[in-house]
Amino acid sequence: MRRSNTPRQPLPAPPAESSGDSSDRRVSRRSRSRSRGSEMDMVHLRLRTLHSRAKQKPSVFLFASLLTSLCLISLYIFFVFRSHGKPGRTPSGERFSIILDGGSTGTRVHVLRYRHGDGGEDKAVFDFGKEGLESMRINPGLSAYSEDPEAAGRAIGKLIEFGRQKVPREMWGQTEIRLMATAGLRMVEVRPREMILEACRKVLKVSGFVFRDEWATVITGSDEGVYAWVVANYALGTLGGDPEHTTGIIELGGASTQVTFSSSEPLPSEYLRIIKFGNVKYHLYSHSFLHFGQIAAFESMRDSFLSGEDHIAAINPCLPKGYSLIEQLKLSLGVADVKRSDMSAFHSGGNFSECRSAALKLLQRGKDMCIYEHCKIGSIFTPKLNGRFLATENFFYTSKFFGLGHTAPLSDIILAGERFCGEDWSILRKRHHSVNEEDLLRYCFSTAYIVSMLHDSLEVGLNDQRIQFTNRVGDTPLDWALGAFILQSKGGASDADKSVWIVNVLWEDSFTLFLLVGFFIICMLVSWTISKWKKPQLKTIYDLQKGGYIITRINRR
Ligand SMILES: Nc1nc2c(ncn2[C@@H]2O[C@H](COP(=O)(O)OP(=O)(O)OP(=O)(O)O)[C@@H](O)[C@H]2O)c(=O)[nH]1
Ligand SMILES: [Ca+2]
Repeated sequence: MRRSNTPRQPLPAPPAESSGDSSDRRVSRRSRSRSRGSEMDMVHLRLRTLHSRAKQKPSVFLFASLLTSLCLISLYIFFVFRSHGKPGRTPSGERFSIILDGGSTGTRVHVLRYRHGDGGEDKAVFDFGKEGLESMRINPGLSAYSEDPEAAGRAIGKLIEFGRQKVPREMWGQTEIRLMATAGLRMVEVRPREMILEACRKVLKVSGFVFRDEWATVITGSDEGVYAWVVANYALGTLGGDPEHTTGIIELGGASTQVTFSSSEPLPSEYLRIIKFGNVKYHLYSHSFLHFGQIAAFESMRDSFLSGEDHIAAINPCLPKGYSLIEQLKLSLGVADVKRSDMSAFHSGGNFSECRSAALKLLQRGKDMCIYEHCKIGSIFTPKLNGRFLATENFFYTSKFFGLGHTAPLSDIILAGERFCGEDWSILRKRHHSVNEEDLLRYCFSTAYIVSMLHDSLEVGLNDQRIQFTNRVGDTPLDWALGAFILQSKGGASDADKSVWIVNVLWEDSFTLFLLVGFFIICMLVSWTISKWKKPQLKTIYDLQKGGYIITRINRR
């Protein structure tokens, strides 16, 4: 039992005194009670001060647990960011960027490695050769997931994993990742298209790279053409130079065809793209002919023959002689079994010039709705193709299959097509047994389609050698995604992007973070309870005889 003049608990009122004689006692009692009253006030005042001081001294437990938990959380955040890499650069100053190209036949990931020019100038230096670019492709394209959009997110997960293997972990925080889809998704209904993009955004958000929702989009065909033009002229060294010396690009994709070149003709605004590179402005004609990619055109022509809508007898001249139409009907009409009698109406003609006229018919569809001085393809304005062109994708694959030189004139393609279309399908399959059968089946059509597009529609001369069939310039693949990257990297990752990255990283490691915060709260609660429990319950008694307080601890039951 401790005696002290400094009581801790609020005072129990001292027991009332026994009464003495009345009057004097009353006077003295009043004076006494007045003095006692002030004495009691003093005591209360002291006690309040003491208590308030007592409150100010949190329990040691509380303080210790607060400190421990804060240290734990900051250590965690430090290691998380360290493992994801602080925004910065590798020792050699190289940086990375990732672009996913969502095409109609497949999705590719391009991991680009680059560095900023020496001497601090802001121009990025790209090396699109083996060192600077690594790519991977998955099939089918995103448009194949219209029925199951979530599967699209899972599909690109493989591409993201490829990116994680190629980018050093400490650089993830500085590496932007974008998904740019093209004609395949352009042809999908808005709702499934948005669901596919949303499924991809969910996966990209937690990739560990810098990502913003608006970086997963369907780009316009015109952008696709401009980007291809940029990478072509970057690789040729003409980007930033005289517009007259630049080279046009014409890409025959799966679902769409792009035409982009610098034109001195006055251009309707809907076809005009002005881009500035360095201090040079380029007035480009750029258009993407949707549904006029090679596969889309081949399928629409085949279906029109099968439905007999365009031709008296459905003789498809674009299919090699003897090609089994039973397979074709099953393929295109989903017809389970074809009766022998139906066969008489369909046979494959294998005739290059008829196929060329059928292809021209396809390219001229909608011409009657042309609102411009002249429309070369459908109702689309296209100025005269001036200067040199690079013809990529299916232009290149077709010329390569027939062993034609890069600058082979269109007359050579006519000769190759006439021979191939007239061959019997069984001989062709034997001769080209290692070639993918779907590709093999389309070569008759593609020779005729290329000639009807470039010569019959876009007026390129049959012996003109301005057109180069290629998919690369030197080490640089002519992939529009690289052109998109060149234009974007002039901007570089902004600080805002880094904060987006921090959120992403925490979000990705959020489970651990929640565990830690939970741990912190539990610590606080436990220490608060302990401190309450440990605090001695004291009882203070005022000893009237001795004029002092006696403080005693109450033992817990
Ligand atoms: N013959 C042949 N064709 C190929 C080969 N590789 C790709 N292709 C075709 O070339 C075209 C590729 O162009 P891309 O632009 O990559 O096609 P995509 O991006 O999937 O389709 P788009 O959305 O229209 O651009 C597709 O039609 C493919 O079918 C090949 O090795 N041989
Ligand atoms: Ca493409």
